[in-house]
Amino acid sequence: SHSMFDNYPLKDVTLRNRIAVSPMCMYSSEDGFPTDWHLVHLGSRAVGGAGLVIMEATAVSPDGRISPGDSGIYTDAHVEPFARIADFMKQQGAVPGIQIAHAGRKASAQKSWEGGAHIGASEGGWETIAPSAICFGDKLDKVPAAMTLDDIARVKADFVAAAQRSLAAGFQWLQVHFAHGYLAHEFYSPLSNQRTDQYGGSFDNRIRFLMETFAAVREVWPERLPITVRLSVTDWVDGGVTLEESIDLIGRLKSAGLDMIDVSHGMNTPDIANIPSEPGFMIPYAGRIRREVDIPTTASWLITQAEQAEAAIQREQLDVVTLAREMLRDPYWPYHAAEELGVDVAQDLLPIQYARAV
Ligand SMILES: CCCCN1C=C(C(N)=O)CCC1
Repeated sequence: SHSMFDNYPLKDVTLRNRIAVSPMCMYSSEDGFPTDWHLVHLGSRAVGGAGLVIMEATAVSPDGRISPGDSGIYTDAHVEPFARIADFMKQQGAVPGIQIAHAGRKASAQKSWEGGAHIGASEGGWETIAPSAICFGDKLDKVPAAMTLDDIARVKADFVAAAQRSLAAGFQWLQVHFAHGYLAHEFYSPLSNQRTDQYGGSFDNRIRFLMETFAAVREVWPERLPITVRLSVTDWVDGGVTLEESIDLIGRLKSAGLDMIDVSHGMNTPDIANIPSEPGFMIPYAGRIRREVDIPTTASWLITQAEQAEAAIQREQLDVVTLAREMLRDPYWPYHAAEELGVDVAQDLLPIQYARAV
């Protein structure tokens, strides 16, 4: 079996180790444009030694942003500022990734530290769209407009254009956001999708938007570069998406060209009573999916310790460990983990400017 510090080849890309920095919203963009904040935030985690660093949820259209501060790549003018960041990450030896997203009914909200509630036009908010006119609930109580077939066609085209711009910006790893109660998950989940046309009702109808969007993006993303999907594999409640359905969906995505699945969960209902809280609680689910679908697999969620991460790789539950909040606490986590595990690569993970000096 492998160690977390072995290389990881996927298509024509090789990660220097099996440690990924999760896309994490920074709510620090202006009209979608990345700023110096993103160069330093993402650049420092590339300097810190992660094999893969993924840019946060980047909206495929202005109305697809969660907040007015969200990242977006919905005009050609966005390409150059992203290219500067992707290029720096590459220079530091990390593979630059990007997550493309549409927030659906969760859009038009405050930044997380402002409370995350829906905002009206007077606060810079906008009209939201979703599969059905059903609000998420709690502080996201704005009822979205049910999407027409034209809306669906437009959003799919926006995902395609976002993938093309991501490629133009020099990203080498694409993650399509199908999780966390955002638009694609809203189509997949009966909790949010009560359409009576070919995009709602049966499992095949509920996954139609996901399959069509994935196929369209796959068509423009180079065959030789990894394309991945982050999926909420369960809603944790009766009437929501189930792990069994998700295993079926992931198999179909694999047949459609998916290179890796990022196994996540939840966030399509305010009901969080059934969500586990032990360290690494998604790893066993990911391990089952990896085995049953036979697909490269990553997952996040309360992975913080070197031994914990190494065990998930050695047990073949994960091919890559994705760390989120832990990487906010420690951009040098890969270096510290190598030191802790006594794997003789810590020095190699440091930039030349620091190596041997620390
Ligand atoms: C603790 C899980 C963080 C959930 N969030 C996920 C987001 C996402 N874009 O997937 C943005 C808001 C926070």
